[in-house]
Formats: sequence, structure tokens, C-alpha cells
Amino acid sequence: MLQDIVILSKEKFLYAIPFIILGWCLHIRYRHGFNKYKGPFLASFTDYWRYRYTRDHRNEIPSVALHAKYGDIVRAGPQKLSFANPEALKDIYSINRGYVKSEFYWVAASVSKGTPLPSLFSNLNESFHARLRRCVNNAFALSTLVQYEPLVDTTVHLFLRQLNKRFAGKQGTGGVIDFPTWLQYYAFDVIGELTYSSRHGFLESGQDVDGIIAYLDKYMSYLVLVGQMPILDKIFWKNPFFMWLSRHGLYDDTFPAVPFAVKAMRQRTDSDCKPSDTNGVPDLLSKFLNAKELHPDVVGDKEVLAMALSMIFAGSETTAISLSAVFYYLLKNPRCLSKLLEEIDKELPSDDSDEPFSSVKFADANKLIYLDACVKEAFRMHPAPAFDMERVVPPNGSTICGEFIPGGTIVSCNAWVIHKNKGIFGEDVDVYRPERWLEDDQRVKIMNSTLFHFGQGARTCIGKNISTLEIYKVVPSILKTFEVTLNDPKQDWKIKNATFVKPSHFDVRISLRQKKH
Ligand code: HEM
Repeated sequence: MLQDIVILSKEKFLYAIPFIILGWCLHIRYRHGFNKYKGPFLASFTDYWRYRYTRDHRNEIPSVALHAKYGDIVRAGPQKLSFANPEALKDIYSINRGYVKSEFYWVAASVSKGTPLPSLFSNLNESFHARLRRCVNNAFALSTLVQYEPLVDTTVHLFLRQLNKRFAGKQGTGGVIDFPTWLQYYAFDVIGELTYSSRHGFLESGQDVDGIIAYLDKYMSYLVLVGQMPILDKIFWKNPFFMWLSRHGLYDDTFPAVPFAVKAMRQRTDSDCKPSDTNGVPDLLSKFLNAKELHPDVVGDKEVLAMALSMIFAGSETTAISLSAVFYYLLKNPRCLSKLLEEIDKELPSDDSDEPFSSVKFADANKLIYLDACVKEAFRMHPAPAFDMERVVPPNGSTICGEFIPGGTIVSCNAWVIHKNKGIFGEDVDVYRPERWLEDDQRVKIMNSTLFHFGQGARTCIGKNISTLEIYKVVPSILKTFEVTLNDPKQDWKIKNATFVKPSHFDVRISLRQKKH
């Protein structure tokens, strides 16, 4: 009798399975009334849809295609909504709104000896992040920039020399410069110089030192993909078994820039000199070590190491990509390039020194109004971050663009979508036209506050002033020193979506310009 009941209920259970699955699927699809938001049908059931889509469309930015198809609010996952209306920026990213970063960012936490090293970028604990950021903020302030200028000068000078020695005026393939790669060498070395007062040596060697760029490439491709389903990170990378092996020295997954960072830290702390003692020019490491002295409760050795590494992680690719975009759009738009050259020749003070490869002073670069317009327009056309800047709605829910969104929902905006808003940037959003930044003052103010390539709010890019220093100095320095031309004016560059939007197939040639006296 009892056996019959067990067999019967087993059978019933088997019959019930499809209904349970169906019920669960309906629950996921219709929960919170999310079915009212349009999006791909499969995305309403599983994040795997986004994972597949991102994997198969490496050269597209998924959010752009989704918004083009489904409109202003897109349901891009069972519990994920993506917003295209710039109004959403202040609703989601403003300080004190209570939103926290999503698990996407935890995938970005690097690992050292089997232990995750959460950085300022990847930290999900908003209150710890706020305390840490307060301790180091001063190192990135606009007023501090002037202290770093000599460090940028050294690298710009070396960059110009290397370009001249290796490529200037050379015929044939010997004169062809793979510009995105060389701009990346510059960006890596300048951030090394700014962080440790010492370069990794990309520019000197003309190659990827210690495989750092190759590693970052793999890491960024991993992040954009696995970040769509962060649970996979616990299988593929931060797997407890791999971490255990790594802690016991049986498996090495350390970012190749770690040994350089550790050595630089040891040299600074083991010597008798004070943390701030760096031949008179303070660098970022000295500022982080000072923060450790002043706030030992928040900043320990681990935080100093993570901060130093995140300078390389967050500050190199992004700057290199933005520099590529500035040059690419100028070279593809000769009218704008001539106008900028005219401004550089007219406005920069004449150079009476014997040094042919000098770096433009930041104060002088800041007076170049058209340069500023060209850089901003490049940021708009080609924002480095391709990823959705995801946040989790606070537990009690919140209103975004007039819609009440329940707590726990993942919401995001994407710079590639926001920067193409016709209401803000004009009907000709697909055209590179720096002049839009020099027209109606009121509109320019709104455009400035809508730019999203650095993110916005409490988690906005802390290094934006530093990248401004690096970019605004090197662009006019190159253009005043060399005539730069496209190797093949008919060829368009290729781009790849790997967290940041990396360009390739952008080759140039250079020849020395007459120095202005
Ligand atoms: C043009 C160059 C750059 C671009 C486009 C850029 C872009 C970004 C973006 C989009 C974020 C994340 C915002 C978010 O997810 O909400 C970010 C954060 C960050 N960036 Fe940058 N970045 C650039 C240069 C730099 C530089 C040069 C440094 C270092 C000196 C740097 C250090 C950081 C750090 C540490 C964070 C995390 C900030 C936090 O969460 O408090 N970035 N950046």
C-alpha cells in the first residue's frame, strides 16, 4: 500500500515537473510587472541571452543595438533594465541615491596569490569605498595636477624621440606606425611614471613588456563576457579550488604588473626615505603611502597595492583608446585637422630651445579652445567604456525617468547610447563635428553634463583629471612636432568590444615638421 503511494506520487511529481518549470518561467517573466518593458523574449528568462549575445557580437555594443530596436527602456535580463534617456543619469548615479554597483564589477577584482584584490573600481562595499576614496581623493584633485606635470613631460619627450627614431620620414613598411599600439605604450608608460616614478619600459623596448597588454586584453574580454553572468566567475577564475592552489603556490594567476608594483612599494618602504621622498616630484604611490600613514584604519598595504594596480588597469587602456579616437577622427576629417594645426601654430608660444622633442605645457594646452572641442567630440563619438554601468536599485525601490523600479533591480546606462542622443547633442550625432562644442553656451553646458565616458556620481572616474593632463599635453606635442598622415586614407579602423572599445587597423606615417621659432 505504502509502496503504491510512493510510486503514485513519484509519477505525479514527474508529470508536475513541466508545470513547475512553466510556473517558474512565468514567475520570472511577469514578476514586478516587468513584462511591460520591451526586450528580447529570451532575455526576460535568463541572463544567458546577454552572455551569448555579447560573445557573438564582439564588435557591437549590445546596448546600442537593443535600444535601437526596443526603445528607451529595455529589459535586457530577467531583472535588468537598461535606460537610454539621459534623464536616467541623475536618477541612477547621483550621490546619496543609495544605488550600489552590481556584481559585474566584482568580476573585475584582480587576484594576487589566490586572494581577490578589490580595487576602488571593483569594490562593492559603498561605505568602505567612500571612506577609501576620501583618503586618496587629494592625489587626483585638479589642484594637484601641476605637481605631476614633470613626470608626464619625461614620457612625452621619450615618446616623441622614439617615434622620430623608429618611424619619421621612413619609406615602405618601416615607416608604418600601428598607432593604437604605440599610443598604448605611451599610456602604459606615462601611468607607470605617474604612479611609481618609473616606467615599465614599453616605449624604450617598443613591445609588450612582461605580456602586460596581452594579459589585460584577455582579462577585459573575459570581464565583458563573464560580467553578464557573474556567477560564472566563481567557476572560471575566482573558483575556490584555483584560489586554494594559488595560495599554496601551485597555480599562478597573478596579473603580470603585480611584481613591478610590489617591487616599487618595497623599494619605497624598505629604504630610509619617507614615503613622499621621490626626488622632489611626488607620484601617486607616495600619495597612497601618505594616506596609509594618515588613515591606517582605512588604508593598509593591500589597499595601497590595489590602488597602484588599478591605476594601470583603469588608466592605461582607457587613455590609449581615447587618444586613438582623437587622432583617428582628426585624420579622417582633414578640415578639422588643419583648423587645429592652425590654432597650435598660432596660439602656442614659440620655442627657442634647442630641444626638438619638447612637451607642450599644460597651461598652454588649456588655452587651445579648438583642441578642447576636438577631444570632447572624440570622447562623444568613441567613449572608451562599452560596458553598461550597472547599479542595483536600493531595497525600497526608486523612481527612474518617472517609473517606479523595485529594489534589487539591476539598472544601467551606457555611454555609447547616451552620447548619441539627438535631443542633447543635435540631429547630426553621427557626424564628427567639434564645432558643436563651440556654439550655443546653454546647449554646451547641457552636453558637458551629459557626457558619460567617465561615468558619473560617487563612482565617477577618479583619474579623469590625470587623463586630461596626459591627453591635452601629448596631442599638441605630437602635432607640433610631426606631420601625421593615414597610411591608407581609404581604410576604416576596426573596433572590438572588450569592456573598453579597442581600435585596430589604424596605421599612420609621420615626418618632422619645421620648428616654430
Ligand atoms: C580617458 C581616460 C579614462 C576613461 C574614459 C575612464 C573611464 C572610467 C569609467 C567609465 C569608470 C567607471 C565608472 C563606473 O563604472 O561607474 C572609471 C573609474 C575609475 N577610473 Fe577611469 N577612465 C580614464 C582614465 C583613468 C585614469 C588615467 C585613471 C588613473 C589615474 C583612472 C582610474 C579610475 C579608477 C581608480 C576608477 C574607479 C573609481 C571609483 O569607483 O571610485 N581612470 N573610469
